[in-house]
Amino acid sequence: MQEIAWNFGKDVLAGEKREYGHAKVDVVRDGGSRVHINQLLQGLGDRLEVFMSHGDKLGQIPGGFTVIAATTNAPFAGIVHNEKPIYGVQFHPEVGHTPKGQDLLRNFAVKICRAQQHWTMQEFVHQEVERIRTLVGEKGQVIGAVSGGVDSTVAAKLMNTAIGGRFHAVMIDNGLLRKDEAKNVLETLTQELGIRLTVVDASQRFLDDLRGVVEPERKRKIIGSRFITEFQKKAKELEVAAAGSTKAGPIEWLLQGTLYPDVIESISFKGPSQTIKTHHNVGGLPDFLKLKLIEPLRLLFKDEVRVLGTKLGIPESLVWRHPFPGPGLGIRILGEITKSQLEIARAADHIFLSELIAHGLYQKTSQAFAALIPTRAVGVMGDKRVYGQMISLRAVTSNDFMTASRCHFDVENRDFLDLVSSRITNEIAGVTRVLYDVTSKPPWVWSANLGTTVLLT
Ligand SMILES: Nc1ncnc2c1ncn2[C@@H]1O[C@H](COP(=O)(O)OP(=O)(O)OP(=O)(O)O)[C@@H](O)[C@H]1O
Repeated sequence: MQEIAWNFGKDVLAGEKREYGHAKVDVVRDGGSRVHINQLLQGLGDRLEVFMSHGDKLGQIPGGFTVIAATTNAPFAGIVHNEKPIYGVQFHPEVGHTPKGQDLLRNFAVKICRAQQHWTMQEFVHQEVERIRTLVGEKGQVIGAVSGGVDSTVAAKLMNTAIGGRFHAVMIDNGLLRKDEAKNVLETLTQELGIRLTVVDASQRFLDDLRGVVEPERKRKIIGSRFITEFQKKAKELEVAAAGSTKAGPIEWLLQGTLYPDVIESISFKGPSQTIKTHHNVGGLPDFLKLKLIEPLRLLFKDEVRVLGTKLGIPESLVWRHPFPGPGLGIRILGEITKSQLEIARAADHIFLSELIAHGLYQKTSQAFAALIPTRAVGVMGDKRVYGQMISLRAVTSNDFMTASRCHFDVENRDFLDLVSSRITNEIAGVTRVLYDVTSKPPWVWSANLGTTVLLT
């Protein structure tokens, strides 16, 4: 809406106060008699629950436009051009916190833009497989980094369906993975999904690089650059091995599980008060490797990737896995990462996740993890006072992975957190306190780095 207003008169003001959170929008129906005016909000009722997240705002309505929605704080929550089908809304119809947002978008796409609704997942699979085969050709080979997470696994399976053994998946065991992660991923991908996967055990090299590092951004950078080094080394080895084959050509392509939100995030917008920043997932790899990119999931959202995964025969447990960021436990340990700290964080994470599964709460949760806080706090063990470290648990729900609310275990399952806390303090030596993070809205949400990993890790 701001972009439209800017084009029609430049009256967009840098906001002094952000408007963030739930709001109720009144639909203004006397906006005019022209047919298209009410089409956007048709059938949505007189009052809409919406999610607002903005700082800048319109100074006044641009000439030739009419207001179609307003709140007490925002008199211009929705506008339409008087002659042309040009609409703008100030709230976010694309997030789960706007319950009728999908209906609004459907009105726009189907009624106003007259889009045909003939897209099916089956057809998508068929087209993508064909597209990959044509791109890669009869001998071309593809390499891809696979974490065992939903995105890279679904992309890998699609690639495997298209070109079989000419796709090489590589997983880097950085020593920061969850309990038994590398072993489980290797088993599922090779035995159940028939994907050619190599696991590189680089855990000691990651730990060596991270020695003495406490600053989280530095940890991320070190982990990222070691990841590139390891992947590059493996890619070279595979390339040399491939060179001897007569059935296959050189490795020229790199598979990436980029999703649509990543694509959105990689575009920069400049508003009056700030630039909404860019962000990209596996930034760096393509440049280093000089390979051409294939991104078969770039038009899909997370929920669609899950449907696709199920269609391709990927087990439910994998399709519904919570996202787990690349730097893994490395960014879940505050302070220096050592073998003993890793053991504590991994054990706490394992207890929390297995109890979520055992209580049927895993699928009701979008992401959950335990973080290790190395501050010493007093606790009681048996009849002794002891000083130990703290574990902080976090669990959130999110449909769209753009907004998140913390899980209210206290209401739904009163004993659950008690149980997890007592297991952690009893079973993990050196931990005396368990905290639950009740923050719903991470303060960095507004920075518009609204992606899966950035928001929720
Ligand atoms: N340990 C790993 N080994 C190999 N590749 C990895 C590893 N960790 C991350 N990657 C690669 O980096 C990409 C981005 O990782 P990120 O942690 O941001 O996960 P994501 O975007 O949620 O994807 P996924 O669901 O596949 O984990 C992954 O899709 C994968 O290609």
